[in-house]
Amino acid sequence: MKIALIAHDGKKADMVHFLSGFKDELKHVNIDLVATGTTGLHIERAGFKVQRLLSGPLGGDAQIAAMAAEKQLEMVIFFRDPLDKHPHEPDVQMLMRICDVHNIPLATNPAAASLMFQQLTSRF
Ligand SMILES: O=C(CO)COP(=O)(O)O
Repeated sequence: MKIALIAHDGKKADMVHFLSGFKDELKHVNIDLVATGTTGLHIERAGFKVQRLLSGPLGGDAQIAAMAAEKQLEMVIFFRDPLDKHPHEPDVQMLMRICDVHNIPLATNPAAASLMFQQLTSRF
């Protein structure tokens, strides 16, 4: 099972905080984490093992969308910053669209991500 993690710069601390809150639960589930480049770096520094792809603006969102389209992802956690501009906004929209096309659970804020993680970790 693979989960994709992405956070815009203003939300990277939220992503680390969110994941740290599930650290114990995540030890008991067979989950591989994959992330866009800089998000992955922050996650790695917080002590998690994570596959790092390209940085978002350089194609990382597109790589994650391709994985979603190929049904390699169980869910996508994408903490977007709605108060900032992003040069790769088309890629952001494309990733969310692909998740909807393929019915991949997508959480764009910690409240939704917590509900999805609670459901996930309660299965084990
Ligand atoms: O830009 C992003 C998502 O759109 C995230 O990319 P980074 O994790 O490389 O910062």
